[in-house]
Amino acid sequence: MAFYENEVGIFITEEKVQARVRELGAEITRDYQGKDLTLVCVLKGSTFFAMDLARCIDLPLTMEFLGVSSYQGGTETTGEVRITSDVSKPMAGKHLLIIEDIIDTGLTMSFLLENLRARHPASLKVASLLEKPARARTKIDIDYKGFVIDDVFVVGYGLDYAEKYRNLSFIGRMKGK
Ligand SMILES: O=P(O)(O)OC[C@H]1O[C@H](OP(=O)(O)OP(=O)(O)O)[C@H](O)[C@@H]1O
Ligand code: HPA
Repeated sequence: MAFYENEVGIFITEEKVQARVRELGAEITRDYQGKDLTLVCVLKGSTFFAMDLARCIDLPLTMEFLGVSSYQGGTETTGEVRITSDVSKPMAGKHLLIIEDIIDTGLTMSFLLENLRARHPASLKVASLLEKPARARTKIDIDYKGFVIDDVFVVGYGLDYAEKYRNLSFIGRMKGK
């Protein structure tokens, strides 16, 4: 029996995730032809998605990492988005694509959009593997969206519960949450 099976059930299979990532990569490749693309990967949750997506984009891109945190181990946002580490280069004049694992309440993405817009990029777009519209507290336009999901707490493929389960290769659902 695998270590997670008492607490986590499969919600979106690894095969479905990978197929959707490939489709998004092809779309991004078409849209950014001739442009200098910078992926802004949001730590920690988006890392697995960002690594796979980057390999499906057939362009000479740059990767930056920006750490933010607001859930503090539970299933409810604290409502306070904190930067835990900043990008390493100036973002002015760059074509930025923010890479997220999930847009839930939207508070993190709203904070990120405001923060990065203030640095005067050439363009600013959003890619998110998951969207949970039932819990949205603010409207976010997602340019590249993997899956729309119901109001369940998901883990795996980068997503955590109390820092656990990020290393599952599928999207799981916490039993009883
Ligand atoms: O739309 P929201 O309600 O703001 O939720 C989405 C954010 O929550 C998670 O991050 P978290 O704060 O748990 O940090 P982590 O990525 O390090 O797990 C997730 O990775 C998103 O960044
Ligand atoms: O459903 C979720 N799972 C894990 N982390 C999250 N952060 C916001 N929503 C979620």
